[in-house]
Amino acid sequence: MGLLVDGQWVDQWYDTKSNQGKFVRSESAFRNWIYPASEYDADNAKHFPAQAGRYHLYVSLACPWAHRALIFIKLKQLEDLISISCVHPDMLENGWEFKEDSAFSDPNIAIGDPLHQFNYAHQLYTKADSNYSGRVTVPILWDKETSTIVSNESSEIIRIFNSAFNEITNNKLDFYPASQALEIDEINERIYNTLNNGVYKCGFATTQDAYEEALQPLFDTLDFLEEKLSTNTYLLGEEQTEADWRLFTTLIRFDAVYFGHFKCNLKRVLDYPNLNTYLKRLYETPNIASTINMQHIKRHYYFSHKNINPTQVVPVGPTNLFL
Ligand SMILES: N[C@@H](CCC(=O)N[C@@H](CS)C(=O)NCC(=O)O)C(=O)O
Repeated sequence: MGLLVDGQWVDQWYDTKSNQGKFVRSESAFRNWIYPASEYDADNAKHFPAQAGRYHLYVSLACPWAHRALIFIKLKQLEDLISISCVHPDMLENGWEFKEDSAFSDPNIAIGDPLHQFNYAHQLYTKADSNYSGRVTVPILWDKETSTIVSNESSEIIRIFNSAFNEITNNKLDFYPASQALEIDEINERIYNTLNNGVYKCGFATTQDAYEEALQPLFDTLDFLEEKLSTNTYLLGEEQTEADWRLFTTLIRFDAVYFGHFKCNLKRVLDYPNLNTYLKRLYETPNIASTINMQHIKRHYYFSHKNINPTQVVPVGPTNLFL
């Protein structure tokens, strides 16, 4: 685990000391956007055009943020337009690596960097910006034509996928409709702070206070969602929105990883009947199950975070993700 400083890889863990033991997530650095032909402005350096075959998505099958992007590839039928590969689940002193390993092969997505045959994800960042300073995170949306990173921010990558390629695919499903945008933003904000990032605040806290400060809001939000789902099929009503998929990637990892490894253990998702049914409903959405690789998920967290789990032993259970 490390980061780049002026283009050089430095092996160091998150700095929680300067934040009273709290984990503070840093901002993503590459924030460009892909536009359909009708909106694309070639003179704007932050604009990239929607084109079939031009982009590559690097994911980790373990990572909840990358998982969002992969789910949107499926929902928006982008598989034939955007190529995809994944990193190895182990993220150790060199950060994310592309080493192929038959023990972790996934039936749908190959481990590796088919574009440059790089060994490490940090090489993509320095190819895009030779002086880059910051964390080397996935997902990475890569432009093959200009050899750069379009975006490394999952919340924006899924918004790009939601609409930018509609003219090419003719898939008009809209998971962020204008009429619900405010509501979606509002619920996303709570879920991001207390759940998506909340599990990391608990797990990476290095003081008792920092951990406990993150734990209660996390379970308050799960209780709030359980109540909401007593009447709603999806978070905002009868239709799936972006907010559901942002929640899904955290819920599907919860009992297997966050409950034990990150000490979010007041309750399991399995103990919430409505959340449990909702999780199953999302899981059963066509093409979604193929995006979940529990072997990568468990191995990544339990094996990579040696300061949390020094033995690197990966638990066998749980056997049920939902009832
Ligand atoms: N804000 C980013 C966060 C991505 C992120 O933190 N990904 C994790 C994997 S779960 C990562 O690559 N961490 C490596 C690091 O922090 O050095 C996003 O949503 O895309």
